[in-house]
Amino acid sequence: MPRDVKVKICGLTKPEHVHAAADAGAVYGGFVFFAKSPRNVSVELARDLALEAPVGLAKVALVVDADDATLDAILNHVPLDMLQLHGKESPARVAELRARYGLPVMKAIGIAEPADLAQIDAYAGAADQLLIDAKAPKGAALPGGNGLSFDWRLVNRKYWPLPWMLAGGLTPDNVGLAVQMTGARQVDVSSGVESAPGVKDAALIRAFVAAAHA
Ligand SMILES: O=C(O)c1ccccc1N[C@@H]1O[C@H](COP(=O)(O)O)[C@@H](O)[C@H]1O
Repeated sequence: MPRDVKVKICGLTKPEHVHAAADAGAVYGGFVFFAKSPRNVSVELARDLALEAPVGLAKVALVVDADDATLDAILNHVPLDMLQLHGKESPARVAELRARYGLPVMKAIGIAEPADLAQIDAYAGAADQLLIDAKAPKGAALPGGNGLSFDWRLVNRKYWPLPWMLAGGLTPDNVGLAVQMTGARQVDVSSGVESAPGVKDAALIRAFVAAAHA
């Protein structure tokens, strides 16, 4: 089975789902540090989950406009492999955090219309990769993790000077088409592998990874 599409399972909160993701063949596992999220984890829980992660599952911390003290508390206690910045972090802030923590940084970019793509170039040289996600609706409590997709034709075969990952409303049923339409080599999912908000489902995780690899 071809495995060239890399999968990230985000919003892990239980050891069994960390293992389900790794066993299924996901290469990234995400921990959400954002109080308003149903997937929010404490530093202590994230540390336990990260220590559970087998070699081969890169551990990603998702933060939203986090301040230095919050980031220090996370990064001093949790063994991590990547930072996902899912707020309004500027290119300068992205570059600053990348230099300070010495970890690869993935910057989320919300997309709803063609004009949203214009901001991407400013992050070349600041971020290591991009997360191309659906823009959250006005007034949404969460800037991501809403199970909403965007018009994939907007990113059809786009060339950007840094690697990118597709996110937003992906499910086991639509990830194959999403990959086909966008040419994404990496995909990220949260809501689409849950039985209820914040409740991951091991069977859905397996189905998602299998569909992405197919
Ligand atoms: O998952 C969350 O709770 C979350 C909270 C705040 C910012 C981002 C969040 N999740 C990220 O959003 C995208 C898409 O999620 P979904 O599959 O549409 O539910 C994904 O990258 C998550 O990492």
